[in-house]
Amino acid sequence: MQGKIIVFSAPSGAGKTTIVHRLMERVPELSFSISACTRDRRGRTEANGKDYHFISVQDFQDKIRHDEFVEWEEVYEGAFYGTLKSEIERIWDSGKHAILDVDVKGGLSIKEFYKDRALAIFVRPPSIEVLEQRLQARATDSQSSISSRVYKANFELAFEDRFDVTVVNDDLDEATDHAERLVRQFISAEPAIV
Ligand SMILES: Nc1nc2c(ncn2[C@@H]2O[C@H](COP(=O)(O)OP(=O)(O)O)[C@@H](O)[C@H]2O)c(=O)[nH]1
Ligand SMILES: Nc1ncnc2c1ncn2[C@@H]1O[C@H](COP(=O)(O)OP(=O)(O)O)[C@@H](O)[C@H]1O
Repeated sequence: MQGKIIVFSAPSGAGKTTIVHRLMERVPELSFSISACTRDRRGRTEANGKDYHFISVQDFQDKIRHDEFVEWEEVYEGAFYGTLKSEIERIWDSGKHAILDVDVKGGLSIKEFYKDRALAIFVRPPSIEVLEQRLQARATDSQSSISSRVYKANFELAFEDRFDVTVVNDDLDEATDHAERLVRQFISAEPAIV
């Protein structure tokens, strides 16, 4: 089997992590690509090696130097995130397709790198106001972090039309059903020529 990549990108708070987690439960052919990142682990809700490989800035820079990333970004000031080539290989070697949750620039880089082997899905919130409410309700970020995420979202929404397809995340069940249909269609299509 030739492995594929499905990448979900969206402004922070749009709901991509929630949708990706739900898809993982519904589509057993998928395996989550665990990114490397340098931000602090959210103690109670995140596990090292499950949500992210939490590493130091020094380790991250070493990996950049050794060309270990498909792409990487300083997503927030001082917080680096990157997709490891070794993760994608590990997933394909296990006979699965990789599913990724990355920021908007990263999603476009991955599409450019893997071309037709990748499906790039943009998750759009119903509005900026709803996005902010979701970040407030999630209660994982400081007020200033929420403000910078909302500010950044205004720019990120402009990149939607560069993605293969959009899923609007208003009603979560409908958005998950839509995403599932897209993913199943993509992974059952003829292998991509790369
Ligand atoms: N470019 C890139 N972005 C990533 C990667 N992994 C995660 N991200 C993005 O980094 C952003 C910050 O993630 P996180 O700290 O978990 O916060 P959240 O968006 O509020 O859930 C999110 O938009 C993620 O999609 C990666 O490997 N590369
Ligand atoms: N359709 C939805 N309706 C209401 N709340 C949602 C919906 N989708 C996600 N959420 C909630 O919004 C918050 C942000 O979602 P999350 O998946 O963490 O976003 P992202 O990964 O894009 O930053 C979470 O608390 C999540 O439970």
